[in-house]
Amino acid sequence: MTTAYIGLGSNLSNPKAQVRQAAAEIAKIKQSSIVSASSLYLSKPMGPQDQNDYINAVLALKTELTAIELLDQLQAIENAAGRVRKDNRWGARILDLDIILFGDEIIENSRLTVPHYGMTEREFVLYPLAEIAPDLVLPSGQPLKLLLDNVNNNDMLKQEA
Ligand SMILES: CC1(C)Nc2nc(N)[nH]c(=O)c2N=C1O
Repeated sequence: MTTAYIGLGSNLSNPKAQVRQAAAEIAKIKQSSIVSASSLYLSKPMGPQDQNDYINAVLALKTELTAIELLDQLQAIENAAGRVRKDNRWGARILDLDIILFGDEIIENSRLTVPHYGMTEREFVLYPLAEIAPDLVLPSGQPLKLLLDNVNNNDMLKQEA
C-alpha cells in the first residue's frame, strides 16, 4: 500500500465544481481510498497571466496501484471532464490531476516524473499539501516545512468548505 499525493487544479468551466467532481471520481478509483483532502484554494495563475485564477487542492490517496496504473486512472478522469491534451502547456485547463508524490518513490520516465517537477516552488501545491501532511519529508530528505519557508503564498485564498 502506497500513499500518493495528488494535485488537483482547474480554471475553466466552474473550477470549484470541477475539482469537487474530480475528487468524487478519484474516490472511486479501484484498490484505492482517499485518506485526507485539503481545502480548496483560489490561486493566481503561474505562467501566462491572461487566464483565470485557479482552484487548487491536494488529496492523499492510499493505493495498491502502481504509479503508472494510477496515472492512467487520473488521465481517464481528466479526459472525462473534457480535458483535451492539446491544451497548451501553460494555458487554461478544465482539469489537471498530477501525481505530486508516490510514497518515497523517485520516478523519471516518458510518462511520469515524481516528485512532480514543479512542486517545490508552487504555493498552490505546497500549502494544500502542508494542510494535510504538515510533517511530510520528501524522498530527497527535504522536510516540507522547509520548502514552505521559501515559498510565498502569493495571496492564495483558502475557500470555506
Ligand atoms: C499553467 C500552470 C503552470 N499554472 C497554474 N497556476 C495555478 N495557480 N494553479 C495551477 O494548477 C496551475 N497549473 C498549471 O499547469
